[in-house]
Amino acid sequence: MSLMPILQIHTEDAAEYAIVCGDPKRAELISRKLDNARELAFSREYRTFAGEIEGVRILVTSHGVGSAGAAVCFEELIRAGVKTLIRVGTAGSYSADHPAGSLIVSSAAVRAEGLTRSLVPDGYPAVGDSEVVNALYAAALETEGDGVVKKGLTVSLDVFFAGVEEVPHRKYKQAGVLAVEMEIAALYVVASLRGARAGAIVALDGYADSDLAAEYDPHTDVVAKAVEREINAALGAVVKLAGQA
Ligand SMILES: O=P(O)(O)O[C@H]1O[C@H](CO)[C@@H](O)[C@H]1O
Ligand SMILES: O=c1cc[nH]c(=O)[nH]1
Repeated sequence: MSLMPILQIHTEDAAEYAIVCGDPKRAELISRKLDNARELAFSREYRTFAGEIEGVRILVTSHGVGSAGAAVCFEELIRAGVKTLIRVGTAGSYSADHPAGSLIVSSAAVRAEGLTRSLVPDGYPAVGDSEVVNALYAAALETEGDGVVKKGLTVSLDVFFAGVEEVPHRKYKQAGVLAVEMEIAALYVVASLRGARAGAIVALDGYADSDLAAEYDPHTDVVAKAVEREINAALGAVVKLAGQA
């Protein structure tokens, strides 16, 4: 048995499947849907629960905001024995066709953050595992809710509130990217490097632009409902994937 130094979880408590999310409160929300849920650790921003969904053992861990800290979480989960990781996040929309409350399953992420440049060369893709992405998309379509469900490209940035440099939202929007968040590229690269598989689904919380400070409110009823829906989709995907194994 060994202890992961940052997450503070033991390998003997690991499971093949993990759901990851930024917010420790969301991790707790997800854990309430599990059977036999128990908290394993709350270390820094990383809160981990273990439980079961339809008999499949699963971990739920929060990874905080930003790629560098999130990558620590993904690495330690994989070292502990996790083989499949699903991120359940929030993101800003780049399209009027996908308003707040919609769900986007990320097939691949643009690596517009800094962390993965320290891990792999330029040109290395941040791509989701096709089985995980397809299971997530199918499970999301089976959930009930008002928003649109789409599958496509997302972009991961390090910047949230703009400084003096322009945040490149416009060019990613023009290039057909559906949504912007901060950690999927790190998840997909770390999973690929370490031989794990990963997928991600995000609930849109509004339109992204260069000055998020003016508009950003992820605490609306519409977003809460979409988060509830994506949690159900992620749990449904875990059950589907475990059934295929
Ligand atoms: O809702 P989460 O999972 O944290 O995801 C998004 O929200 C945070 C920004 O508020 C960033 O972590 C971004 O990726
Ligand atoms: O990174 C993020 C997360 C949520 N909403 C955004 O606009 N950006």
